Amino acid sequence: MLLTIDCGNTNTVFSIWDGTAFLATWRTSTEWQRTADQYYVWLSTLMEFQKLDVEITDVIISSTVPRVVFNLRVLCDRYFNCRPYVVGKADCMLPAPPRVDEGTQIGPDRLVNTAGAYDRCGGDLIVVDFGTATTFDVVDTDGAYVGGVIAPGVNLSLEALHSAAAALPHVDITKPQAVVGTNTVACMQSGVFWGYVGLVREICARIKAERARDMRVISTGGLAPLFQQTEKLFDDFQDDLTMHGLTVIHRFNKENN
Ligand SMILES: Nc1ncnc2c1ncn2[C@@H]1O[C@H](COP(=O)(O)OP(=O)(O)O)[C@@H](O)[C@H]1O
Ligand SMILES: CC(C)(COP(=O)(O)O)[C@@H](O)C(=O)NCCC(=O)O
Ligand SMILES: [K+]
Repeated sequence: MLLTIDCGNTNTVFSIWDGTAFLATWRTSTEWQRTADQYYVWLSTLMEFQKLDVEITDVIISSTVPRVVFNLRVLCDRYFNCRPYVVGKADCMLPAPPRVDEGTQIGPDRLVNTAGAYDRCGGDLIVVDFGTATTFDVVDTDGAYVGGVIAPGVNLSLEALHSAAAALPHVDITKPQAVVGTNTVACMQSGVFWGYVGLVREICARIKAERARDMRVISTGGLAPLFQQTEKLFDDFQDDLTMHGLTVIHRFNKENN
């Protein structure tokens, strides 16, 4: 049984893949201090709770936070008796090598999204991932990652307003009733919501124009459906895209080793 781990700057997601389907998905906050023992107590409790009596034999990790990888490796060694594949490391091959400036450290989540989206949809894609940052990953015709865009995340933008301006409260994102807000919260939500709709539309249009071709836009991340409510920004929403990409990269390494 394969354990896939996607560690973002805010949350870390664990899924169990039986070769055809995900049996379970659990989420915890990302904290580099969390030890292997803590991960295991948490994981085994949830597995027991869901009556999942499975043996984990393989692990693949994508982490945008380099520091957490150490304890995840200890988890694999101590409790699952295996050596994990870590996306971005030399011993973890990618189905299609990225084409970017030499020396660039591409976020592993973006490489994983690329592999997952190409596997499901073929080439010429834009993957929009609403995480701590909002990333746009450009997938070429042959499935290679060829660059993209990094924008401040939705919650990060709201938090930035709150932390920099004394009179601006903490606000959760939601679709505002109108563009013109008649109170502080509505004004902030409008700025971020409609600003984001514009940002996504403009960036996708410019990517397509720059590459002189039509491209399918695939979104992932919990906030994507919120932005799809008003207009069709994305051709498809795939909540499990990153996890799917991890299974694709894992299979590729197993088959080519
Ligand atoms: N369905 C959702 N509704 C509201 N906020 C969400 C939802 N899903 C994720 N978020 C928020 O979006 C931000 C990014 O979360 P996440 O996608 O887990 O980021 P990362 O992958 O960078 O760790 C966080 O602030 C998280 O709380
Ligand atoms: C852009 C990111 C911070 C997004 O991370 P996330 O929001 O998923 O936590 C991450 O992909 C990253 O650290 N990238 C490194 C730089 C790059 O991808 O070019
Ligand atoms: K992410």
